[in-house]
Amino acid sequence: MFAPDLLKGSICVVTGAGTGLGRAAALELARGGAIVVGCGRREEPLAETVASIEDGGGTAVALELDIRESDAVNEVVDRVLADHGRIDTLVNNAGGQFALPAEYITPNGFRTVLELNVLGTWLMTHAVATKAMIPQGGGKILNVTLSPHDGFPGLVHSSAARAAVENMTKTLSVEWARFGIRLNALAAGHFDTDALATRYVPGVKEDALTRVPAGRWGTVEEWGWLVTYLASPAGDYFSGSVLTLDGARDVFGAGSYPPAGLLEAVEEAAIATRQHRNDIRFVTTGVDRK
Ligand SMILES: CCCCCCCCCCC/C=C/C(=O)SCCNC(=O)CCNC(=O)[C@H](O)C(C)(C)COP(=O)(O)OP(=O)(O)OC[C@H]1O[C@@H](n2cnc3c(N)ncnc32)[C@H](O)[C@@H]1OP(=O)(O)O
Ligand SMILES: NC(=O)C1=CN([C@@H]2O[C@H](COP(=O)(O)OP(=O)(O)OC[C@H]3O[C@@H](n4cnc5c(N)ncnc54)[C@H](OP(=O)(O)O)[C@@H]3O)[C@@H](O)[C@H]2O)C=CC1
Repeated sequence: MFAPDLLKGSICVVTGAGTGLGRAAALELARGGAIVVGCGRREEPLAETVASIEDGGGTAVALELDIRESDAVNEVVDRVLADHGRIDTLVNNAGGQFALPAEYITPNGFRTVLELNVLGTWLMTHAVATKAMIPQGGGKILNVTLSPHDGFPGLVHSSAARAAVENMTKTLSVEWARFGIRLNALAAGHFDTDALATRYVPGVKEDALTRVPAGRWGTVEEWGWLVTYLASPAGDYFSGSVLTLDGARDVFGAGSYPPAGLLEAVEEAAIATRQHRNDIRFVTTGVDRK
């Protein structure tokens, strides 16, 4: 899609680079000539992303990291600076949630989603800005958020978290403009990643597609192109923006709630077994964690 030397020599850190949208962004950035540092908790998917990039002639390294751990975040940023000397673009892609009617979400469940999406994004942003981008005189930070924006029934914790990240993005785009740091939020609609396929039950997933006026899932390649465009000189004047890539999902809005059959399925499972937590998890994510 882009010229092969578009990002030549640029150092790009991508969190959650082992899977889905983060992997696609890492691959496309590397195709553009960037040196990609892929982070995430699991070694195996990161190694696979690095291998794919190297097979295509690109350069990448994998660093294991839990973005919720402040000390680990600082160590990883120090390591990138020791090895590469600078960080040009940070893609805060790592994140996620579970779909659950709000009345079932426990305090710890809410806290978990806030910590991952808001605190994790903040720790990465702060460490990269203070250690790399402010001293080097600039850089770009791309924060992955969520569409629809004006309420996402079934995802109240994540909807709140991503709104916080978008506001953080806008606030810092003003505070840190004097350092040459440009921050934007990229709000993803519905992309057909493995996580969407495996962590959300088919009925919920298919219901989501009926709310996309474009009538299809986004492709991970389309996501990688947007990230790469913004990381490139063509994206230099973007800052403080929320770019929504969603086939008009945001315009369609939250729509009706609940999706057909969802509440019945959740409540039947909970009542029938009296093992609320695990059965609710199974019904809403398709993953039995027992
Ligand atoms: C109601 C349905 C409405 C419609 C919804 C439409 C959905 C379709 C469109 C979705 C658009 C967005 C897509 C994406 O973002 S794609 C996927 C990105 N990846 C993920 O989302 C990752 C999947 N989720 C996870 O990996 C984990 O759930 C998460 C990381 C978020 C938390 O895992 P963690 O291991 O950190 O959590 P713990 O096990 O330690 O638990 C902590 C507390 O959280 C509660 N919890 C965790 N998971 C669930 C669950 N599946 N269901 C219910 N509760 C859950 C857990 O119970 C703990 O709280 P308690 O201690 O109080 O029990
Ligand atoms: N797919 C979609 O339709 C949409 C996706 N999004 C968002 O886009 C982003 C990518 O989604 P997608 O690719 O679909 O989902 P994935 O679940 O595949 O991607 C999430 C990535 O984040 C990593 N991750 C999770 N927790 C942590 C952590 N604590 N520290 C470091 N890395 C972590 C995971 O790797 P590991 O487990 O190894 O740490 C994984 O590679 C997420 O923020 C997601 O919520 C938003 C809207 C829609």
